[in-house]
Amino acid sequence: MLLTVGTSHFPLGTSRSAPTTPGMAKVLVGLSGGVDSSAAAALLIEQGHEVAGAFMKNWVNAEGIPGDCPWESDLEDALAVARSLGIEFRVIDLIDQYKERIVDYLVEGYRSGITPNPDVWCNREMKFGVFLDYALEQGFESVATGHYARKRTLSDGSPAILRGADPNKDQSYFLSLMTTEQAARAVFPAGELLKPAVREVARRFGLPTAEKKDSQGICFIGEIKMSDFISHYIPDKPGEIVDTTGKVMGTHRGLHLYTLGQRKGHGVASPREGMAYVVVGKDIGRNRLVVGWDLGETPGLYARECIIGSVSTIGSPLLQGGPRWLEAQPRYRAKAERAEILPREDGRVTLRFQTPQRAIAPGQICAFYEGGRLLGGGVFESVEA
Ligand SMILES: Nc1ncnc2c1ncn2[C@@H]1O[C@H](COP(=O)(O)OP(=O)(O)OP(=O)(O)O)[C@@H](O)[C@H]1O
Repeated sequence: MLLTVGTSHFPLGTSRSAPTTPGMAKVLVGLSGGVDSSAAAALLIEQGHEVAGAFMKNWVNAEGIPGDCPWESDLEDALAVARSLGIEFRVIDLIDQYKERIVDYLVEGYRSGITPNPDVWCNREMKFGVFLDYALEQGFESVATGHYARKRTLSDGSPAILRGADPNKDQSYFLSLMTTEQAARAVFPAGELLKPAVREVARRFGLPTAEKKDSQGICFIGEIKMSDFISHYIPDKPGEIVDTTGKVMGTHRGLHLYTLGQRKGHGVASPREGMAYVVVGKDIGRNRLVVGWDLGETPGLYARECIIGSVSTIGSPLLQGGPRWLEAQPRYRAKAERAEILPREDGRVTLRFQTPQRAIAPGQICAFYEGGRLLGGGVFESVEA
């Protein structure tokens, strides 16, 4: 594999990483400069694994997009953590791969009117894609991250991913497009703990990130507003805002800047308390944004049946011939809802929710669960009421 890898090694006196013994593995930890991955590295060392840390350089805001892009200070923090743990530290330049696999997908997605999810694809394409491939080539057996999810190996040797132990922090949704092979090589030490316990680990090891504030924002891009990021690549294309009867209500800046279900920022005032206009559709042909009341009966806002493509599964196959009931989670902070999944001849699946779901947009990711186990996921392609 052709990879631009700039590696910095820091030989650090007394190394706390132990030699590999049976049951112990050589693990490369993705150190982001945050507390979760710092604690993950510490836990692995404590368990006796041979650990090295790596910071992925995935994005440099060379284009002057407004916003805070703190990658340099994150890199310093990651290095400081590696130093205090006494482990080898590498900086891996994945900027080109990130541009190809994530930025282009994001921009093309918005351009074509879908709602992309870069965070989910980032895990499949970058952290457990390019980064994992690099780790394996370099002789590591697995990649660890600070994700709040739990990994198990079943009696038949296949991997299973469970929701993180901390229900408020669970990040398994973001892992829903991982393949079985990727999951088999993944380790999530922080996901076994509640967040306060993760900070406690960092304190116990005296790590400089122990009190660091949690980061927000698009995977690797940082705290840049999505609309500023997108506007940098896609010019505004104003058009009419209409209600569900076709009455003109205002002007929008470009359909790519609005999301189904969006309540604020479309500029159409709500006439009275409790009656809000929300985005209920995009008429791409006429470049019109459709708004309607935020109510169950408003056409376009709620969907029961969807077609899901790019289906991937972790461990066992999702469908063995016939339909199946499971829980489907249509976005990160949504509740997983009971739904029936049915195979289609074209390889995609039909998903029928028991109760209609609000604001499901094409491009969004659906994660499939059974109990607390992540079965896999897919991409919403089309949605019907
Ligand atoms: N630039 C990076 N280099 C290496 N690993 C990274 C990087 N960014 C993220 N990761 C890995 O992916 C995990 C999840 O990323 P996310 O951005 O969700 O961070 P987080 O949940 O805030 O965790 P942390 O506190 O470790 O930053 C991180 O815990 C880390 O292991």
